[in-house]
Amino acid sequence: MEKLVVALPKGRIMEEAVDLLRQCGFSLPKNGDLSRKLIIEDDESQLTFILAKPSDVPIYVEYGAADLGVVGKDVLLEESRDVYELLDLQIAGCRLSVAGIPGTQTRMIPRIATKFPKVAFDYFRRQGKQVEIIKLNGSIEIAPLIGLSDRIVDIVSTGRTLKENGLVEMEEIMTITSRLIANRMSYRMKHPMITHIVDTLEKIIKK
Ligand SMILES: Nc1ncnc2c1ncn2[C@@H]1O[C@H](COP(=O)(O)OP(=O)(O)OP(=O)(O)O)[C@@H](O)[C@H]1O
Ligand SMILES: O=P(O)(O)OC[C@H]1O[C@H](OP(=O)(O)OP(=O)(O)O)[C@H](O)[C@@H]1O
Repeated sequence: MEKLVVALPKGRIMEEAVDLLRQCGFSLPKNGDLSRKLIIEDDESQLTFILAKPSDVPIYVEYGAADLGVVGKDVLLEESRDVYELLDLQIAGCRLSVAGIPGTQTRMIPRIATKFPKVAFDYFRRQGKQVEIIKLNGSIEIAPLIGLSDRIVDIVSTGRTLKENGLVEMEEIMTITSRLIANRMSYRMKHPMITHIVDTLEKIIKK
């Protein structure tokens, strides 16, 4: 039987992704046992799971180090890697939004702090707005509070982080869910196995 490598993102998406894959019949340890081991073999199905940093998943898949991957649409758009997007897994739902301090004006050329510079830049360009993007790596909500930026573009889920920092959501850019992606070559060479996985996942998602 052919072997297949699947890259899973550590962190928020993992629990739901593992749950979905276990429903498909793959043998993955319970989430609590997944914290340290980075490579997991499922001998029965000939699948190898690698646990990667979320933003690295599309890189493993593009280079063919992994045949398949699970990744948030936000990361997929930001990384813009040459991979196939096969399926919306409908897990880890959230949205990408513009937020700021209510009632505040922006500079003539608004400063936008974000972990997603490409997606943010594209969004404002589509609206014909010139902005200055400041790339940060986390705790984005701090930026407007200390005057680093006028607005932020960030993930919102429960809205708690915004609320606790006195910020409000001003525009929703897009809703986000996790996607199944494939390496282009693997998709051709391992087509029967990949379509079988996609079909099985689709049935479970539709339930
Ligand atoms: N509340 C949320 N905040 C951030 N990401 C969320 C949220 N809810 C769902 N997601 C999804 O989970 C992914 C982020 O997962 P996680 O927060 O574990 O990684 P991260 O901290 O962004 O990654 P890294 O370790 O690379 O900094 C996002 O790409 C998004 O698709
Ligand atoms: O709407 P909420 O449910 O509050 O979730 C949104 C928050 O979660 C994420 O941050 P994360 O916890 O990943 O930390 P980070 O700021 O280091 O990215 C995101 O960047 C928001 O700050």
